Amino acid sequence: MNKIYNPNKEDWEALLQRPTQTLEDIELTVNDIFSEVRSKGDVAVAKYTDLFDGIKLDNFKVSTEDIEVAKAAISSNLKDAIQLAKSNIEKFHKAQKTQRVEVTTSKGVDCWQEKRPIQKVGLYIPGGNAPLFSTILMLAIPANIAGCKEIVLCTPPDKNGEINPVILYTAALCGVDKIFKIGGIQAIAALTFGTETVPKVYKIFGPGNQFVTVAKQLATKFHVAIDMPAGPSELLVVADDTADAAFVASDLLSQAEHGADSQVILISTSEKMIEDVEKEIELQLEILPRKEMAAKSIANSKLIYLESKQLAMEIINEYGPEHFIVCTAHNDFYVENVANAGSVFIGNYTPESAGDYASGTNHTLPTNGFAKQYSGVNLDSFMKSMTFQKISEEGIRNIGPAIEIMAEAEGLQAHKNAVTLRLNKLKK
Ligand SMILES: NC(=O)c1ccc[n+]([C@@H]2O[C@H](COP(=O)([O-])OP(=O)(O)OC[C@H]3O[C@@H](n4cnc5c(N)ncnc54)[C@H](O)[C@@H]3O)[C@@H](O)[C@H]2O)c1
Ligand SMILES: N[C@H](CO)Cc1c[nH]c[nH+]1
Ligand SMILES: [Zn+2]
Repeated sequence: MNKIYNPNKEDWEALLQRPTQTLEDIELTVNDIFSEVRSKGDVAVAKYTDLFDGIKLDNFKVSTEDIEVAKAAISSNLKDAIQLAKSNIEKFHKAQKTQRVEVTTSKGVDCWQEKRPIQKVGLYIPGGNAPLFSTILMLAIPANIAGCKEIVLCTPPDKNGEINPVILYTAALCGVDKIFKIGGIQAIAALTFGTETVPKVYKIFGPGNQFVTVAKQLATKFHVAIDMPAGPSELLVVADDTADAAFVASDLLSQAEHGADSQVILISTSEKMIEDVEKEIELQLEILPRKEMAAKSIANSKLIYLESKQLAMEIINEYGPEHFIVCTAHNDFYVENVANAGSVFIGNYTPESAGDYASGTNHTLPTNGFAKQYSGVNLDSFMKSMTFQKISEEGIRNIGPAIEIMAEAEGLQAHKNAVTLRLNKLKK
């Protein structure tokens, strides 16, 4: 592993580079697939499904029978676990509902703001190297609470053209029945433009690998919104001597096993903790079934020693991790001063996996430093704020003259007239 001691600030940017490809690297591929899906629809989707997923499909829609078969294949243990997670995610996201905001700004001028659901949403559920059915809970639950009318789900097929039964079971449990066996760039293209079988949506949600993430970013050029760039998983842990090295190593490995392009970082003010965590990673990695993938990610990852908590905080905010675990004697300091992170996990008994599955928070989070400007998925992601206003005769008398003066000053006579005509009528 890369161990770095007291790096100079001018080296931080290079040190904090993510190991993923970016928009510039993948843009041309995405543009080609987008224009083909836009002009040829399902035929192009089938071509790229064959190319990238290795399966020829002439029907992408999952049937009701497939869903029924899947339901019967899930153990009751797993169903119970999913139910517990569902209940916590529902509780946390329902609590995010807000009241209408209503203000009389001037006498006779009533303004209010209300939230309305986005009517058509597309959910991308990753399935390349693991069937992330937990992501369905993270997206479909808030979509339902928000009241979205049309919910469409895309997820990649396996080499036999099948979808993992747990994905189908969880989708059905969350009331999603428009499920398409399409993954990667071609799925994002289908949701953006619509095809003969896949409906076009207004907003696309969900995490994915670097191809999916760049495709989502480029989809915004075509009148579709996205939740945020939610690419290869990341974790940054800050730990001092009060942390448990085995716990820290297990957390770092939990995100490293997502893929070779995931990145995990340990920041510590204790040289001993860095040594101990390194040893623990070696031990725990050895027995992981996804050892090869995790090892590649670990090779890109870093153990960084900094001499003060202030410097540690500065580098953490510079990095803007997707997930941030705090296990130190000064947890309050880090929690109060963190400016850039997707989701924060506090204390020795708060593993990141809890947020991935069952604590109730959302696991669809900004990666690649986008935590500096984006929030993770939440109830508001599925809604728009709309404003309303109702002005009485008294109200227009109160604010009309100011509007006339401002419109005149902008040289917009028609704007002024819209008020003047009304004021004149009230004078009669
Ligand atoms: N940020 C988050 O909130 C979050 C949450 C969950 C998962 N993740 C991340 O999601 C990712 C899931 O990745 P995955 O690969 O397992 O599944 P995926 O569904 O995101 O991607 C699989 C698809 O990628 C496409 N693809 C593969 N190689 C390609 C190539 N060379 N060119 C073009 N397209 C190609 C294929 O069409 C395939 O269907 C992981 O990186 C994981 O860390 C992130
Ligand atoms: N850690 C991922 C978010 O970056 C989410 C996930 C789903 N399943 C397991 N983990
Ligand atoms: Zn995870």
